[in-house]
Amino acid sequence: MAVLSEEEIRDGLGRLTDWEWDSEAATIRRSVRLVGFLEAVALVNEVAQAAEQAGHHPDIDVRYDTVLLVLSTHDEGGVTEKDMALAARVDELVEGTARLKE
Ligand SMILES: C[C@H](O)[C@H](O)[C@H]1CNC2=NC(N)=NC(=O)C2=N1
Repeated sequence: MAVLSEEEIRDGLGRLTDWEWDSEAATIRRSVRLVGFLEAVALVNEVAQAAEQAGHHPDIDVRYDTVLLVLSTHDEGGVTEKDMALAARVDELVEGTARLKE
């Protein structure tokens, strides 16, 4: 799967929620704050299920109530449609949680 151009990435981010492009790292990232640590871990579990289904896996960093998700396609060295698709799925999962920190 081909690496997306800067324009394609910006376009794709416009259809996602709160994802940022890190051009230096060639990744996209979203940080989500929940009401506490267990809620953060629960979200990680939901993302893990979706990732296994997709056969595509984000880098995940949990710091107390905050989950940082970073996506790239390692095999391609950049952002591809696989990352955009998993990011959209993550957005659905985040949307569905009542445990977000407002
Ligand atoms: C064989 C298997 O599909 C690959 O190793 C997958 C697994 N999950 C992956 N996840 C991510 N984020 N990037 C990859 O390149 C990748 N490769």
